[in-house]
Amino acid sequence: MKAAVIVFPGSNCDRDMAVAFEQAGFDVEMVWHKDTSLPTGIDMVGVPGGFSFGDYLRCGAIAANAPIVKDVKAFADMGGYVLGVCNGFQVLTETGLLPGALLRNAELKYICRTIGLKVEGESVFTDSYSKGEEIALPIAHHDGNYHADDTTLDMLEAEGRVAFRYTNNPNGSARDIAGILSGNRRVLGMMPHPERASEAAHGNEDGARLFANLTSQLVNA
Ligand SMILES: NC(=O)CC[C@H](N)C(=O)O
Repeated sequence: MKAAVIVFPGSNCDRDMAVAFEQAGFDVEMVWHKDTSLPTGIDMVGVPGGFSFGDYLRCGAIAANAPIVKDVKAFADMGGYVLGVCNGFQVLTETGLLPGALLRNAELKYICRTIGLKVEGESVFTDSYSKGEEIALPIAHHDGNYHADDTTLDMLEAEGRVAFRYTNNPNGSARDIAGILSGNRRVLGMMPHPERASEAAHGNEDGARLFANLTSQLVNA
């Protein structure tokens, strides 16, 4: 199994994401945003957290137009698996791979702490948790307030595409949404950071479970 992790100027969770993939059994290749094609034979693309292009314009908006993203979109359109965390989620909404947008947090403050989440949607990313299970993951963002119109929110809920919901909404996100899936359930965007809770030294291994069964599930997918 091979994963590519995209690196933008300002990414700061790229190494952490790579390590989490490696611990789950992936070979990882870091891919610079100016590259125009993904490495051959990859099974998964990771779009990491951070402050790509200094969060100028809107978080993720400039990164969404980086050369490599065209191929990430093509990969997803062909049914490829993509995981976007925090700034990666922002990039995925800016590309249109996921619906909605991440707005400034309701209290206009950067929030950095561990929060509670309820696991919902079924996917290779969430199947290692039981449905409705409560887990804890760190968040670290100023633009994590998920927004979409009511029709889109109703559709996400009706199709079981809400992957994670906050148990105690920290940022004003519509319907407590912390992460969503694409229509084919192969693209996940989430504001909380599973890679920052993926080994004993982190003091929390709830995120490791997202990565842990990915390799075996992708083989059987
Ligand atoms: N940790 C991150 O990825 C930060 C995301 C984004 N730049 C924000 O602050 O909202």
